[in-house]
Amino acid sequence: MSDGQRSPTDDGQIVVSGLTKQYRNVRAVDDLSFTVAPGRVTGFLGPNGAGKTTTLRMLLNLVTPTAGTATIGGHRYADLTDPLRHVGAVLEASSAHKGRTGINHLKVICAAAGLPKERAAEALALVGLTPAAKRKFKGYSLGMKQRLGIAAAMLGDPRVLILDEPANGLDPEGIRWMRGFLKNLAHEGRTVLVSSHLLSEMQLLADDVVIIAGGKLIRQGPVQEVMGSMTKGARVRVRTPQADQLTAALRGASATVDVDEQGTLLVDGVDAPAVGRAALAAGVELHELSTERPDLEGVFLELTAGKAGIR
Ligand SMILES: Nc1ncnc2c1ncn2[C@@H]1O[C@H](COP(=O)(O)OP(=O)(O)OP(=O)(O)O)[C@@H](O)[C@H]1O
Repeated sequence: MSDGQRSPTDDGQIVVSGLTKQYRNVRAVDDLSFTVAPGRVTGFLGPNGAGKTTTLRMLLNLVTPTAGTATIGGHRYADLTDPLRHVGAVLEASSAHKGRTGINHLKVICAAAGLPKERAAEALALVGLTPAAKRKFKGYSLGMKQRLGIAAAMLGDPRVLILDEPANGLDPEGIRWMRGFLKNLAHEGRTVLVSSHLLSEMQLLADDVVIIAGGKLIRQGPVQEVMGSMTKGARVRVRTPQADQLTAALRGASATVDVDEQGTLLVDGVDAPAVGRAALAAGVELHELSTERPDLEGVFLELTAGKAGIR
């Protein structure tokens, strides 16, 4: 699709502002604000019941907010004249008429949305399902159903993709494929918002993260920045046969030194080059000197601890 068909203000940015959803006695989403930039994969993270699905459903006009707004390229989803050409969404494993072939399933969607039926074969090719085009949906594996769901989302060549837990139930090969596919969409300049509780996966996939718990924003920013902003930042691992000497030297340089069961020193408060210099100055032999960074899992648990409640 040519960009000429899109409004010039449609940069594909998602803006969530003061978004709130109150169910009878559950505040599923609570005054949530964040932005999602085009050209990047944004991981939308939170423990079970954090409010991720409710937020995505509000973005897509499937749930009415109690308060606040959510816009995509400056427009509410409900105001988009041709939504499938702007936003592709995969909310759960694709469901389709069991006896219908993959290609026919997509053709039906094209017909309903006023898209050219040639898009069906193109979208199937995009997700690598061409060989299974004429197989019936009931014979599709979970991975193939996920791909078909993505193909359906891609029919309108949308600038914005919103996916709720797309890696759920996929095998490692399927997850690797999904990662490459979504990264590629972002490289093309599209906005890709992916919810997940698979933190390790987000570390490999996402450029930015939005972390929520108990319906509230906990943190947002580039993955590296969010990780780097943690109080428990990087620490230095050191192995040396002269542990006591090095510990004394480092404590003199106001570092904090712990020792693990293997006798490895774990140093906080100074970086690896500083540890190396302190060792050299003290004439201490080093067998290992490395920097240990907290992974997203640790960061996430620390950030959301106690905030999730029982939902
Ligand atoms: N239709 C509804 N009526 C009442 N409560 C709801 C409804 N939908 C969601 N909730 C509640 O809102 C909260 C947020 O749910 P939501 O599904 O958005 O979280 P989530 O982060 O997507 O969780 P998960 O990872 O488990 O899917 C939960 O406490 C849930 O029980």
